Amino acid sequence: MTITGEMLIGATAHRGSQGEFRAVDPATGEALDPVFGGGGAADVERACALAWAAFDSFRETGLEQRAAFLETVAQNILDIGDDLITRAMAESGLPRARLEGERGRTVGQLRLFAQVVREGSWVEARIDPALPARTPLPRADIRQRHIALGPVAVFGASNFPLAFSVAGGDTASAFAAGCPVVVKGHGAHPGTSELVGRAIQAAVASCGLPEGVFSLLFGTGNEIGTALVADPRIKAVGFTGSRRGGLALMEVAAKRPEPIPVYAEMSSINPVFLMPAALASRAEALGKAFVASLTMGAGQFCTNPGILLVVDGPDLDRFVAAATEALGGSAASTMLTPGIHAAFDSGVAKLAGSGAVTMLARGLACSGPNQAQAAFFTTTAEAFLADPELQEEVFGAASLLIRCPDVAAMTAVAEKLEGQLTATLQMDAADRAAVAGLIPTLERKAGRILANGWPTGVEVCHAMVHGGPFPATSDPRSTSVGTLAIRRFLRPVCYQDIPADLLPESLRDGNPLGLWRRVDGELGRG
Ligand SMILES: NC(=O)C1=CN([C@@H]2O[C@H](COP(=O)(O)OP(=O)(O)OC[C@H]3O[C@@H](n4cnc5c(N)ncnc54)[C@H](O)[C@@H]3O)[C@@H](O)[C@H]2O)C=CC1
Ligand SMILES: O=C(O)CCC(=O)C(=O)O
Repeated sequence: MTITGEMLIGATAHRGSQGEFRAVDPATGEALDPVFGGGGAADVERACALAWAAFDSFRETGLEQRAAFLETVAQNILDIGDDLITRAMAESGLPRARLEGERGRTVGQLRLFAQVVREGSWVEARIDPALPARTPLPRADIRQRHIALGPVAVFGASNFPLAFSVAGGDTASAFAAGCPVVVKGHGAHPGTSELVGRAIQAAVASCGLPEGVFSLLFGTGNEIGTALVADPRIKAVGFTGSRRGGLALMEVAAKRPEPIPVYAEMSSINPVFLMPAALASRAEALGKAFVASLTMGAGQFCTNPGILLVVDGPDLDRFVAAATEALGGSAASTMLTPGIHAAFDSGVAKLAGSGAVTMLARGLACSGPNQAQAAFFTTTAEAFLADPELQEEVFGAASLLIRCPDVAAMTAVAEKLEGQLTATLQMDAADRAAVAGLIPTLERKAGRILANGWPTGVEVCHAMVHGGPFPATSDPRSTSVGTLAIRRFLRPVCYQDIPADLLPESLRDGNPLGLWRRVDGELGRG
């Protein structure tokens, strides 16, 4: 499939006229062909008008048709073949195996949402039949279902060119809910975005859906994203990226005449608690496993283990010795963009320059452009509590070990942490009582609590929560990974005494769709 450098607006391809840009291969620093045209206000207007025109029809597509659409998108992505992988490798510096895995995750995610759509319980149909004889007042016939929120703006993430981008989790869950999607593609991987965008565009056509169900825009600055979020026809936003970018878009959304929800996944340092018994029994193994999690993908995961909390003592020294040895031998790796690389270097320099922090180890020296050397630092609980800047995310393979005098100090540090995507416990049986004391704090702080694993690598499943209190996300009530993500793009509507033939099928007597419904409080398929 040829990459043309055009945006995809409804069924058309359109070259933007507001500036030009090219993707850069971060491994070589070279600009890649073709030249992309940046979009402007007129392109946002056209994409949003088409999305709005498609909305009422798309949200009422039958469950089978919508599921088949998601499956067609998945198949079309696979059908692009190796061109997708080689282009994503060139635009991101990520290795083949990682991108092949990410493609599998993207396709699997679309297929999982197809199953969710077909199964139908997301409609959450409820029926409270009329009680005309009730005294002192009769009850009306009251029915509820969930409907799609409206067209959704999705911002592709730089660090997952497939799974969190044009056809990533935000798009899949919005489509599943029945929302048209307008994607603002990430400037780091426009070719990958165009290829995937064309796969979606073809699926819209072959499934007989209105063209406005999907558009893909590019832009050279912040204007296009701002205009998209400000457009009155957009009713929700999905975003993965920087805290600054997420906050800026939240502000745009909040200042609209009609404010809308922004589901932004932004910044997390993912504390790992190395509990005393676990440390005593396996300090060396933990040191090696920690470095593997930290350096995976050049550390470019929002789930990266950015801080470790540990009780000081000889077992900690064993852990540090193993971790510094592993990290000292870790190869420098190419980061996604020159900007992300520069941000990593300046974050590491800031930690190294802090009087309260000691450098423990650096990875092997860099041998090419945009490469990052992993970095491992230490400080004390007291110093960490005194300096809120030590909590700032350094996006990449950098981590700060916090030496605590006892478990109570670990809890005190946990209490001071900002909201997190994850909190990890390395624990043995003898740590259970201490962990039981920590868990209430961790439940308040994080979206996912895990034991004896590492936070990187998020399973796409029904029970996953990839979310958490601010600044991990802008809305702790939801998740951006897993099937619960569909809820972000739905809202309840209640029908009171609406004539039977005007009710949506999901709420009709006799349950023609065979859905799970709550009738007079009882869940069933009746
Ligand atoms: N926590 C996480 O999951 C991630 C964090 N990051 C952080 O973000 C930094 C920059 O990386 P990017 O991925 O480029 O994130 P970014 O937040 O700068 O950009 C993400 C998307 O939002 C748009 N955008 C950003 N600010 C905007 C604004 N004020 N108005 C309108 N649109 C705006 C960009 O054009 C892009 O499409 C990294 O160095 C890292 O610190 C990046 C990726 C994931
Ligand atoms: O590790 C994952 O699978 C998800 C991580 C993520 O959401 C991110 O890095 O932005």
